[in-house]
Amino acid sequence: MGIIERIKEIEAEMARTQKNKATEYHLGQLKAKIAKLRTQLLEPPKGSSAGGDGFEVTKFGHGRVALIGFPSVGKSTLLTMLTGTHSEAASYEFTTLTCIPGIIHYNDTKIQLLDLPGIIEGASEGKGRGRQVIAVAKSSDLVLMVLDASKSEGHRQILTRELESVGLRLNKRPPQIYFKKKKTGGISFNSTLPLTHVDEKLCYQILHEYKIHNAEVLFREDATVDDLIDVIEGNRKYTKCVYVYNKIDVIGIDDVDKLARRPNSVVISCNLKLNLDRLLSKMWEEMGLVRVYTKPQGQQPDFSDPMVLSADRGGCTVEDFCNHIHRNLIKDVKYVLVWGTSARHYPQHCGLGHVLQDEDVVQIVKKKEKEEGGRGRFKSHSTAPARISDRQKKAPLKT
Ligand SMILES: Nc1nc2c(ncn2[C@@H]2O[C@H](COP(=O)(O)OP(=O)(O)OP(=O)(O)O)[C@@H](O)[C@H]2O)c(=O)[nH]1
Ligand SMILES: [K+]
Ligand SMILES: [Mg+2]
Repeated sequence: MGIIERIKEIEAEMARTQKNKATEYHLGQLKAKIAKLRTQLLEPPKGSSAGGDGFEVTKFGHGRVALIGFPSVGKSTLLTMLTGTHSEAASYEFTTLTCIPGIIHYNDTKIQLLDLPGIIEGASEGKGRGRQVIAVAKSSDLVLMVLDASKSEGHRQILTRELESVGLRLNKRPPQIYFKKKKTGGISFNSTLPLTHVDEKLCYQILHEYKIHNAEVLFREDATVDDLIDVIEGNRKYTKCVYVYNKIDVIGIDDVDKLARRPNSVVISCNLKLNLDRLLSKMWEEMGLVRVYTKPQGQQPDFSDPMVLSADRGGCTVEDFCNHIHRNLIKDVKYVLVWGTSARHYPQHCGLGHVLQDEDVVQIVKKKEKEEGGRGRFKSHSTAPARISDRQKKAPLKT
């Protein structure tokens, strides 16, 4: 029997099983069995080289955004509108057959946008090009789930389920469960609060299913069996997702209004070029990119050329910033001067652990190097920098 059939069989058994206190251990075990099979399903078949079908696109820019959706919802039309790269669009389904990259230039950063073939129910089990598409979604910093505003709301749930079943978690944070395998000592099970979904016995049973007999488990929230399985599997990808309802030109204003009020949703019309700027700003917000401008001593920063950091990709501390400039820089850094929203006063003397925020300005002060003019005797500059946030404008950059 193939893996997919075995998953189907276990799912059927779960559906037959009544949910109550007596069956909860058994159901938990079945969930773990399915999770294990799904993980097997993700491993590439032996002897096959990965890809080779036009899906591997080199990462480019400061972040990657994937367009995921059913066929003919307008993914390619949207890519063409936002990036200027032409991607064939037509009224028939499966017009797009590979991954097509474009670049969005936004706030002096470059964001890679990927157009992808439409996916359908069963994609995670290999229907259509589902598995390749989902692999691209997993490699992205943000998923734009494109939906046809005139079609059934069920599509959103079907797609979410497909992505979930291959370990992609949309708009969720990792469960607060500490889990560490050990060599000896048995299983230690603890929690920092009363648990209502999982008890010691259930936890043991799940671990047993994974043949784990020595481990430390600490629940820091009232997590579920599914959360525990996610933590044990350890291969889950937590990604932000914006729901993009396209084609609002074909529905009534009341329906548009309802969709627009949903969480993490943006309503657009590619045909009428409606709300695309809102989509871009939402995308920017969700990506959480942090632009940092380097200020050489005695000069104004170049506000058109930021260093782009991100909490998801490498972090936003002063140390991350220095490492971005040069691997060996860090050992020469004495401290940095920071202007911008992360600073309490201008300039603030900060250490390597200081967390930078978008549009901060940083000057590196190296060891054995004196600040220009010395501390407390900053030269003032009368020329205001070209682009700077309002708060920064109030305090012209000195030093
Ligand atoms: N009414 C309306 N039609 C649109 C809009 N955006 C795209 N379309 C149409 O929807 C159809 C499908 O558009 P595509 O961009 O090919 O859709 P897709 O999601 O890339 O489709 P596949 O590649 O086949 O998965 C085309 O006929 C587009 O002209 C819109 O905002 N309003
Ligand atoms: K199409
Ligand atoms: Mg397309």
